[in-house]
Amino acid sequence: MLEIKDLHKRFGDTVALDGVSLSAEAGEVVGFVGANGAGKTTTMRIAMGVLAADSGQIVYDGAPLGVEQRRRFGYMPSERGLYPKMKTGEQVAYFGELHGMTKAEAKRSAAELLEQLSLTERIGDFVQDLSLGNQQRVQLAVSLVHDPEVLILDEPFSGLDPIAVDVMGTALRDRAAAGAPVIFSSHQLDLIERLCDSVVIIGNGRIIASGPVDELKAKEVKQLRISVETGEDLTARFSGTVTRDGDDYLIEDGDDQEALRIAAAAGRVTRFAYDQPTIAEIFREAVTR
Ligand SMILES: Nc1ncnc2c1ncn2[C@@H]1O[C@H](COP(=O)(O)OP(=O)(O)OP(=O)(O)O)[C@@H](O)[C@H]1O
Repeated sequence: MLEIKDLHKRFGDTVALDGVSLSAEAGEVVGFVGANGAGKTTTMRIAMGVLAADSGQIVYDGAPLGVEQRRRFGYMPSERGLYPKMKTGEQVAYFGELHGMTKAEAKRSAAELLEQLSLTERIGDFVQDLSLGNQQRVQLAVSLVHDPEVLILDEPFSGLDPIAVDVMGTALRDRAAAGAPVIFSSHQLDLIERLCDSVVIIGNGRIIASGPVDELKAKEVKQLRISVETGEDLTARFSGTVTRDGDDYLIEDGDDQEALRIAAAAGRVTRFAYDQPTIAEIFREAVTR
């Protein structure tokens, strides 16, 4: 388990992080979201030891994270770091060797990953000749080549086409299924919803909401939706705040069982469910609170 504990960081007068804590368990995919400048990159840089915190701790499996363990992490920095004049396959293998793999191991792992990322045909091409999206796939391969124990990725999905998004998403879920904690930041909230077990929302250097996606959604549920086929208008008969939308009645703060009885007595009930908010709605509400 990776735990980021109570990070504080200032840049001159700017308070970038003001007590940021979050964690990812083995096999858990955590989505890290927040507006521009909220503190995501700073948090991830500190977790990777690229930047020092003013205070706070990074704890891995119960002990302060050391340099050797960090070498076994996979990191995709926001400033992508590839060598443009190196060939794709050599590039990925080179990073494997930097992480302590033998030449042969690194070459094999690079070839496997590039195949998984549909880049086998580009293995002998220079990185600078690849499209930006393909360069990003290479960047992911670089962060995965040494079979990392933990993955920390700064906006890995930005600029990818929908196919590449699927490839990247599968690669991340596979790593988590193999037991790695995975943390990634993104502004694409639909992706967070689809891929993540948990979400952490940061605003102005503070965590403003966090938890398993299902729990966050369940906590924010307010509105009951009843669809009923009837000739009558039932609006005035339900308790709570009631909005009618055709056959649908949206009820807040009412008595759901009483509403169900009234609806069933009036006609055929075709739907009776609490509307769950999307992660995008939860995010918007959290940042404007
Ligand atoms: N090297 C730096 N020097 C000065 N200020 C910095 C530096 N790095 C970050 N900041 C400031 O710290 C705050 C947090 O920035 P950070 O890059 O962590 O945000 P972010 O959530 O990653 O944003 P984005 O979504 O735009 O990438 C911002 O106010 C930013 O301007």
